Amino acid sequence: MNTLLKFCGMTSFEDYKKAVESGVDYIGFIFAKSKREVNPEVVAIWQKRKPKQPHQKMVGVFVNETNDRIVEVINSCELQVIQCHGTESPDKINQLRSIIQQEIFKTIHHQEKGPETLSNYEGIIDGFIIDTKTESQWGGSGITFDWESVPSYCKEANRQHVPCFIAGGVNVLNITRLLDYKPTGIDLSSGIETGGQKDERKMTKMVLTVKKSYHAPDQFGRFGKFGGKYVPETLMYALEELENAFDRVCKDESFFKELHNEWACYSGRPTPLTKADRLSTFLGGASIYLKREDLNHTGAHKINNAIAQALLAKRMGKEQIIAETGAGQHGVASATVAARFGLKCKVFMGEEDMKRQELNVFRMKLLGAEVIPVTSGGRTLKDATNEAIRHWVTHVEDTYYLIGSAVGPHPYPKMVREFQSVIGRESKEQFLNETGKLPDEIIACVGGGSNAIGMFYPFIEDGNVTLTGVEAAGKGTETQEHAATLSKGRVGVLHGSMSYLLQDESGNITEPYSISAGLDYPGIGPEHSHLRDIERVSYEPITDTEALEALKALCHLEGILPALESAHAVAYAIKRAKEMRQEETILVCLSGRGDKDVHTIQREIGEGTK
Ligand SMILES: O=C(O)c1ccccc1N[C@@H]1O[C@H](COP(=O)(O)O)[C@@H](O)[C@H]1O
Repeated sequence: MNTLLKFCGMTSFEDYKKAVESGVDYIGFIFAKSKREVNPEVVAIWQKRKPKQPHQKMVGVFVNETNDRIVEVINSCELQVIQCHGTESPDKINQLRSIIQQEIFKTIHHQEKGPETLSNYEGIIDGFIIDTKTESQWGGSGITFDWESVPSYCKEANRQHVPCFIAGGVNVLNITRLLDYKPTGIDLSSGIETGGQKDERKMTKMVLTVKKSYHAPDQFGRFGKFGGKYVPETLMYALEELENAFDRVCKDESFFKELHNEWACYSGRPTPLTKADRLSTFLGGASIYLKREDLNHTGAHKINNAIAQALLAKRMGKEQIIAETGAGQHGVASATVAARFGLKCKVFMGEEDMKRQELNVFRMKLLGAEVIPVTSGGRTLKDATNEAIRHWVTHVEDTYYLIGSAVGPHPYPKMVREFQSVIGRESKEQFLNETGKLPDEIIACVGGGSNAIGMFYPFIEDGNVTLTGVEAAGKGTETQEHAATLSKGRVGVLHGSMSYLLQDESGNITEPYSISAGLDYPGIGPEHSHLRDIERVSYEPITDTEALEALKALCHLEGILPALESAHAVAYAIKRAKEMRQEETILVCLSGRGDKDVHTIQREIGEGTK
């Protein structure tokens, strides 16, 4: 069922713009006595500045207004629907109908005989709004009525073949309860406000909950207020060129044919779904399933995106790729695809990380890449990324910057999400085939967030599936040594986009810490910040110690050595499984294998392998 949604009571251009961008079906303006009353000439200016989307309808709300005034307002601004929100009689509606072309909605204020009142308007209106009437307000009161009567109202409206919008006190907390009564439409005003202003987060959450549709980023690469393009002028052209090339390949079947062939024949996709039987039995709660990205060529999900972007670089005629790397995994994936597709490859890597990941440095060189040591700042991933961007600015003509996570300026977060979503799409199909239903909860670790967004994205509109991202709490979020960006960060700009970041009081980026080099990043992909703010995904911290315990459990009980990154997701799944019932299920994205981490693990736990 496509439930119609109306946002009412826009009082500023910003409110109106947010409503248009949310994609809501109806946008209402109050032309009656109210704190939300607006001037039609002002509304006309907003509508000129920001035209509505084609499917959207503009609604003018009136209370016992004269027909002359309604016509005057219709002549001043664009309205497709007139909402009569007072005690307008069927005769009055008939008169209005004879002089205007617009659709007419009639508000019925809920009362005991309410559903019967609807029949008085049969054949003369185009929709009903059912609202709460208080002594002092005709509408916009924020007060609900007894929703037990919603089915009777909707039944009568359905019989008349017109929609029935339920209004009065609907908000983000009670919306799911209202949806249980299956209304044909929902209308709200105060429930999408915070401090008297329309709240973008509440609007987005409402659209996602009601319409089950998620649209982000917008044309500017914004996920709500996050994302965007904060780059020097010299890179704007390169990003536009990239965006155009990406849009072109998205419509090009031959690109996806080639990509799927590489994923299958070179990387080993589809990766399996493994039921962790012994671990689940040991925990005694929900059944845990693992999506085995660790079985990809080069040992992690990173290769999904690296193959896709390298193919894109080739189509753009670029001869060289550059990449940044922290733990070395993305560096190895980039060097691998460069070798596979005959591209030159430079990998920027902090000197500190080069020491910690000596073996990966050797691997990259063996694959023919040049590894460039970065000596600025803390000499880790953040500094390597800065250096890669600096290099790109002066070599945009022949160089493709292959970003390894769902971070950076638009279109990278969107593009990486698209290429990593193969994880979630495959998982959905495999899980349905194996269990006949979707998982109750999906868990993935987040550093920059590419494996997590790839896993979550195909499930975002499946409201019954709980999505949980796990960030690195290092030595504890109460210490300074962690990488828990969403638990502890503040909004800022880093590496070309706006997101939550770890910063000190003066806004300087602070050095993150995690036992796992792949989660050791002070920012996070902008889409995760947005999904956290609209409360579609929750993010939980897991410490080094908890991750190591989980890693040992998976080794002992399933014979799988996960990457330290993925062990964070496993640790949270272990916590959750114990709290859940045996018939419930958890899907974990096992993003990579732990061979690269053996030295670190040995150093941390010594011989204490039990
Ligand atoms: O919102 C108002 O101020 C208003 C004033 C006069 C008539 C109708 C008004 N709003 C309508 O009230 C409901 C939404 O109410 P709520 O804030 O969500 O409880 C909706 O129909 C608006 O059109």
